[in-house]
Amino acid sequence: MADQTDDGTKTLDSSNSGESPGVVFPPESPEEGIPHSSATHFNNDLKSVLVTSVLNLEALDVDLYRGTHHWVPRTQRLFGGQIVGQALVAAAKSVSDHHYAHSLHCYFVRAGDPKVPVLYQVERTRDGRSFCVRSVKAIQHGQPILICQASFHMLQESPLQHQFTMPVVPQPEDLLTVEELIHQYLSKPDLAETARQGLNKLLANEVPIEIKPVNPPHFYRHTATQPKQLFWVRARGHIGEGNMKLHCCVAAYVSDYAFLGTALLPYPNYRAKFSASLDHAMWFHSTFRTDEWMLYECESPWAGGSRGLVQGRLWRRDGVLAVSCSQEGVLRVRPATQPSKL
Ligand SMILES: CC(C)(COP(=O)(O)OP(=O)(O)OC[C@H]1O[C@@H](n2cnc3c(N)ncnc32)[C@H](O)[C@@H]1OP(=O)(O)O)[C@@H](O)C(=O)NCCC(=O)NCCSC(=O)CC(=O)O
Repeated sequence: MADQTDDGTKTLDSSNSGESPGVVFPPESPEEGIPHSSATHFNNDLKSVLVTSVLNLEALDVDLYRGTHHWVPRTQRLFGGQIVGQALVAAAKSVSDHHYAHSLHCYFVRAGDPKVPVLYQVERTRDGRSFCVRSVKAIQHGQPILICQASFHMLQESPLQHQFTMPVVPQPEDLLTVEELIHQYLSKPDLAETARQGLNKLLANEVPIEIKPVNPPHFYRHTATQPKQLFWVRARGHIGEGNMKLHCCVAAYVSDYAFLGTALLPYPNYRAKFSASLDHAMWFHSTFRTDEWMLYECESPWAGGSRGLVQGRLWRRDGVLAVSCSQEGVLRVRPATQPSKL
């Protein structure tokens, strides 16, 4: 039988499936470790819903915007990447076309309520000759749910230039999407009915991101791995080149997806009963297109005290380091053998 854990992860009694019992079901929200992609009916020729809807804020007044939701995780708490992406859209509207986001630092201070829109209030903290700093408060029910500082810079050439080297991995054309991996599982004749139902629910999930894991996820995870994961990722649908501000906002959305789950990979014997990102920081290094495949390299150098730290690098497929990310999240767990209180 399927059993939903405290934070939305599913455990399965797979005694009829030929798999190990008590295993973890693939995550259905960004809170858990294995990334997955969404419904197969998305048409990649269409404009990305991230552009037409999620990041398309309504202007209410000077420096005041309203954002709505497209996809809400099963936790019924707003997706952190959506709030960061929308906050960056709001901040970017108040700077000139010559200023590009180079970094942002955010705290998620309250859970976002999916039943109401989010207001974004921008404060023009400083306008300098080359840098502009903005402070954005995301508000629901009169209270901040996110505070974000974003900084913008004019392009400035420099002889100082270096970067790490991109990991050597299979190209996205040689890998399967998460939906394709799920379909492979669904074709197994000995798959338990509950597992089949759970996998079908995952296929119906409309996350506007497409993912190809480099090391395909264990849909029945029962081995500890290093706290590292690599996956190719891109926005679903067309965005087009030219609007670097927009691609930074889409990268903010994408970068929070499955990120914190990296810290759970060494602990298959524990289930997250509460996990959420606490803060999120990003540094934008070069131009990139989020509607083209980018390699997301995620690792967790530390976990302790019911928190975990994750660091990530988004690479252009030509090897250029495009974005660096860092996040700490709260990770409250229980032994996998202990039943959920829900
Ligand atoms: C992290 C916070 C809950 C703050 O934690 P606090 O512990 O201070 O909050 P709180 O006191 O209201 O308690 C919240 C719940 O935790 C329980 N709780 C509190 N302290 C505890 C402790 N020491 N041990 C065990 N449980 C504890 C409370 O009983 C309550 O459960 P109960 O409610 O059962 O009574 C809050 O800052 C927050 O919600 N921030 C927003 C996080 C977020 O939404 N991030 C973006 C989404 S995550 C995402 O998108 C990406 C990702 O996660 O990967």
